[in-house]
Amino acid sequence: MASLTSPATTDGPVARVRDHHRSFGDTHVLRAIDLDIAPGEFVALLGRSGCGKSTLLRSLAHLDPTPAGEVEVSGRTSVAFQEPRLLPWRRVRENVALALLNGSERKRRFELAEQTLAEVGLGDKLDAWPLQLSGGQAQRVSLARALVSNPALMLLDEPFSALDALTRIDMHQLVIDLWRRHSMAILIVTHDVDEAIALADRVLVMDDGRIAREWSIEPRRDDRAPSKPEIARIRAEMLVALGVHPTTANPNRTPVHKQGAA
Ligand SMILES: Nc1ncnc2c1ncn2[C@@H]1O[C@H](COP(=O)(O)OP(=O)(O)OP(=O)(O)O)[C@@H](O)[C@H]1O
Repeated sequence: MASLTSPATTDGPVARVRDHHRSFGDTHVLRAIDLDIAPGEFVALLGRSGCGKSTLLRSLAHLDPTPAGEVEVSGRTSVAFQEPRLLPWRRVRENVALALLNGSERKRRFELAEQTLAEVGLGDKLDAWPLQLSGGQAQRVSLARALVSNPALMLLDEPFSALDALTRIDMHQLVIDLWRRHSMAILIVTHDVDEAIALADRVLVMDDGRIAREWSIEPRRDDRAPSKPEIARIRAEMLVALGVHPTTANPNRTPVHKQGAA
């Protein structure tokens, strides 16, 4: 059984998962997951298609009505998905403000939405309709909607995999900037080893419904990136854990699903 513990903090973990199982009929998708996420930690969840990543993310987002085991999240969570899922009949400002429907009064909701949209670089798109946005801009709105409620844990389910490579680099920088500014914990689900290494403090590899291995990518916060040989070693280990032979992998990009299919 995987037993993964984040560095101890005085506040305790923002998410605490113990012996978490999930089956769909006879298919066991999650098997005895143990996981702690510390406040402000950036965790990446990597794994082959179908290994249970999104199922675990849904449990953390309280989107699964029947989780088995303990899944505790302290504080607010928010989710952004691969597709921005914006309401096409609402303007950008309103799409973001809707995330606050149960909170503050209308004027305040709109102020917060505008402020957050400015933070993600869309201060000039407040009155745009979703269909007038590029894919990258729509995903920025989705990030703003996830951020506006000031979550303790932001869950990102392959948020950049449909974007072109250059837009994805911009989005990586944006997410790192937002994370530094707001200090929330983030869990990102990705197929991409390099994306996981570029973003996360800690990378978990899932296999067959279990957390099979984890790596710390540190230090991160003060821009002292790990040395190149260290990154190369970690990357090679991750590819092996994912069943991809490192010498067959493109050293610059490794979407796991494509490598697996090769
Ligand atoms: N609501 C559901 N009903 C039945 N089976 C489901 C349901 N949700 C997920 N599954 C199954 O659980 C398994 C894991 O799905 P999940 O979406 O968690 O995988 P994943 O690792 O996120 O995959 P991908 O990377 O392709 O998104 C798959 O076999 C999927 O078909």
